[in-house]
Amino acid sequence: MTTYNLALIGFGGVNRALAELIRDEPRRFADLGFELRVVAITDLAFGSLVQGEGIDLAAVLAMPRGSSFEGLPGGSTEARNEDVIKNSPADIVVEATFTSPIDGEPAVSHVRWALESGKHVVTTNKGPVALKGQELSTIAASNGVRFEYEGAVMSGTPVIRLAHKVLGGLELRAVQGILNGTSNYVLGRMEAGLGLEQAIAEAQELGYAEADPTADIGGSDVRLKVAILANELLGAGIHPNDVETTGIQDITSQDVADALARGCRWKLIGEARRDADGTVTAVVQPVALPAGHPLAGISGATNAVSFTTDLLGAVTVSGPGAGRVETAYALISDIIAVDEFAKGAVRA
Ligand SMILES: NC(=O)C1=CN([C@@H]2O[C@H](COP(=O)(O)OP(=O)(O)OC[C@H]3O[C@@H](n4cnc5c(N)ncnc54)[C@H](OP(=O)(O)O)[C@@H]3O)[C@@H](O)[C@H]2O)C=CC1
Ligand SMILES: N[C@@H](CC=O)C(=O)O
Repeated sequence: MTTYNLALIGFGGVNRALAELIRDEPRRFADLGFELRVVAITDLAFGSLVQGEGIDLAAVLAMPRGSSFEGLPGGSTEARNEDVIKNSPADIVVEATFTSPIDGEPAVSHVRWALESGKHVVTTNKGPVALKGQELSTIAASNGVRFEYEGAVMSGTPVIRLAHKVLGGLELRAVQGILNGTSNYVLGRMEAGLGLEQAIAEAQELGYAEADPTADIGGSDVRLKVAILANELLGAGIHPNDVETTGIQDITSQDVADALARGCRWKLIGEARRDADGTVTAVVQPVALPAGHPLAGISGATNAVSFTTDLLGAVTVSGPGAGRVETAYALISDIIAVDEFAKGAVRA
C-alpha cells in the first residue's frame, strides 16, 4: 500500500472536509490502493503544524476556530506557508486558500513553491489555474510532478478531466453553462421570495460562497472559470480580463418575479465560443431563460455545462458546483490522478 503525505494549505471548509474523509473513511482510500497521511497544515487562523509521523486529525478537527496550533509539537501561531510547503515531508500539497481575482495570490506562490520543490499539487483554487495555468503546468512538467485542479470548475463534478480524456477525440466549438453555485442558489431563493442579502447569507452558511461573496454575485468567480475552460478546452490563451463580465448584483426581486410570470428564470451564464475566424470570445452575463431551455431547470448549487462538439452535438454534464464535501471530492479525484501518474499508469 502506497502512503502519500499531504500538506493542507488552508484549513477552511474544503480542506477540513477532506481531513474528515481521511479521518473517517480510510477504507475508501485503501480500496483505491493508497493511504493518506496529513503531515502538515497551515492556516491564517490556526497557524502552522508539522508532524512528520502524521497529524492526529480528530484532535485538530476538534479545535475551535480562534484557537492556535501553538503549543502542539511542531506547531506555531503563524501560517508559515513557504517554509511548510518547501520543507515539510509532504508528497502532495493540497492548496485550498483564498484567491485574488487580480493576481491569483497567495495561491500562485503556494503552487509555484510546491512544484519547484518537487511536490505534486492538487487544488480547488481557480486563481492559479486561470491566471498562471500554463506557467505552472510547465513548472510541474519540468519537475516531474503533477499539477491537478479538477475542482477549480464545478467542484467535484467532473468537467476538465472528462473533457480532456473522454471528449478528447472531438472538436469542441463552445462551452456554455451555469458555473457558480452561490449565484444559482441565490437566484432560486429570490424566486422563493428572499431578499438578495438573506439569500447570500444562506449560501455562506452552506459553504458555497467565496470568502468574499461579491466574487460570486458580481461574476468574477465565473469569469475565472470561463477563462479556464476557454484555455483548457478551446486552446484560447485568454486572460480573465478578456471575458466581458456582468454579475447578478442588479437583478432585483421584481426582475425575478417578472421573469417567473413570463415563464422564465434568471441564470448567470458563462460562455466561451470559437468564432468562424478561429478567435475565441467569452462572456459572463445574467440571462432570463425560457422554461424549456436545458439550463433553466438547474436549481440550487447545482451547475451544468454544455459542450458543443462536432460529432456528438451538445454534451451536457450537471452536478454539484459548490459545497465543502463535494469540493473535497475533487481533491480526491486529483489525488487519484497523482497516484496513477506515480504508478506509471499515466505518462507526463
Ligand atoms: N467551497 C466551495 O464550494 C468551493 C471552493 N473552491 C475554492 O476552494 C478554496 C477553499 O474554499 P473554502 O474552503 O470554501 O474556503 P474557506 O474560506 O472556508 O477556507 C479557506 C481557508 O484558507 C485560509 N487562508 C486564507 N489565506 C491563507 C493564507 N495566505 N495562508 C494560509 N491560509 C489561508 C482561510 O483563513 P481565514 O478564514 O482566516 O482567512 C480559511 O481558513 C477557495 O479558493 C475556493 O474558491 C472551489 C470550488 C468550490
Ligand atoms: N463560490 C463558488 C464555489 C466554487 O467554485 C460557487 O459558488 O460556485
